[in-house]
Amino acid sequence: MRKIYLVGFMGSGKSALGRRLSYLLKMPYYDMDHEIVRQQGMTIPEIFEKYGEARFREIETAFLKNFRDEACIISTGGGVAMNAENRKIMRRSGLVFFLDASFEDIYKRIQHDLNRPIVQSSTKEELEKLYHYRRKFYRDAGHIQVLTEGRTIRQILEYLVFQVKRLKGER
Ligand SMILES: Nc1ncnc2c1ncn2[C@@H]1O[C@H](COP(=O)(O)OP(=O)(O)O)[C@@H](O)[C@H]1O
Ligand SMILES: O=C(O)C1=C[C@@H](OP(=O)(O)O)[C@@H](O)[C@H](O)C1
Ligand SMILES: [Mg+2]
Repeated sequence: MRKIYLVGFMGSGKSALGRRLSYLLKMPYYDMDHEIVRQQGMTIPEIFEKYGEARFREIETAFLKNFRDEACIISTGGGVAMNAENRKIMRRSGLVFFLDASFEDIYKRIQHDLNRPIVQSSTKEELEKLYHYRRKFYRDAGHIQVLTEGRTIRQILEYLVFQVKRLKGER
């Protein structure tokens, strides 16, 4: 089967849902950020600090391009869907879910996170602007838009599993 990609803004639940979905669907799971951290031997803030954001974006694209041909679940980082080449790779090689969350929910989840350099270097207003700017790219990237507002992780998971099974013709 094809890959399953989760895209969306920071804090939309890509990592939390991807890991659980992998367990439910019995498919291998990869979190792009974790894979890049492992590969580079540095944390995300260290990569941003040492090489800059532009280099991090190149590393993300290289990851998508070179990733093995395996049916698996991939949680992307929040900036991955901004790049046209990345969107093309994802849409061609799998099923892409856009996890759509409200800015208020997102901000509550990410505001104190030290591991997200873009949160560290931005004001709330800047993050909100970025959120609105990026939304259309997530929509372009996704085959299916998932409304997560007011839903628990468990409810969203049920919906993701339902959609995957429906598309595989199991329902
Ligand atoms: N629908 C939800 N309801 C409650 N908490 C959520 C929901 N989605 C995500 N979270 C929580 O928000 C935090 C950020 O989620 P995470 O999966 O790291 O986001 P992402 O990988 O998209 O940046 C985590 O603590 C996660 O458990
Ligand atoms: O939105 C972004 O530009 C980023 C999102 C992060 O991943 P999460 O979306 O999992 O937080 C991580 O890739 C990096 O800090 C940059
Ligand atoms: Mg994540």
